[in-house]
Amino acid sequence: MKVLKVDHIGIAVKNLDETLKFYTDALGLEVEGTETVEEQKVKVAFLPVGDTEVELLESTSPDGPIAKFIEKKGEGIQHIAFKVENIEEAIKHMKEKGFRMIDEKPRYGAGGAQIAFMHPKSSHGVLVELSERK
Ligand SMILES: C[C@@H](C(=O)O)C(=O)SCCNC(=O)CCNC(=O)[C@H](O)C(C)(C)COP(=O)(O)OP(=O)(O)OC[C@H]1O[C@@H](n2cnc3c(N)ncnc32)[C@H](O)[C@@H]1OP(=O)(O)O
Ligand SMILES: [Co+2]
Repeated sequence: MKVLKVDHIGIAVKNLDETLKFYTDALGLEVEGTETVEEQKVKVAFLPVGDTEVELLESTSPDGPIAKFIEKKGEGIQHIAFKVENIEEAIKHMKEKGFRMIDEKPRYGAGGAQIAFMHPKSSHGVLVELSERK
């Protein structure tokens, strides 16, 4: 399996519009697109930075993973996403090596990516998203 780049850094925020003031007005980044991903109970905004992106995530439900993360840890970096060449192969590779996948099958990711999360207990405290995007 091959990691091609850091696809994006996922940041949990309470309020997307409030947060954008910092990322656009102060940092000068631009919003490439926004999308609601029902399956993950999130509304996301993508802001490209060079060859990678910042993904801002606001929860659409109090029982979603982003709402739970903010409740326990507060706003901040929630995951890092690595772009892989082949998601099925990457999942198989991780399982064979004994690493714990949250998703054993690819799920829908923003922009039509195919994604799979690894358990942070298995990846030394970091929630890792594997992502294949054409
Ligand atoms: C739209 C899409 C895209 O890019 O296309 C996205 O990114 S969606 C992004 C949002 N979606 C997701 O995050 C989906 C995958 N996430 C999940 O399934 C969940 O959030 C888990 C990661 C399994 C955590 O679930 P839950 O909060 O119920 O479990 P928990 O609180 O018992 O956590 C178990 C242990 O993991 C730790 N833990 C929880 N969330 C963590 C995180 N983000 N980073 C690092 N560690 C984390 C907790 O502190 C705890 O450790 P201790 O036991 O030491 O206290
Ligand atoms: Co993500």
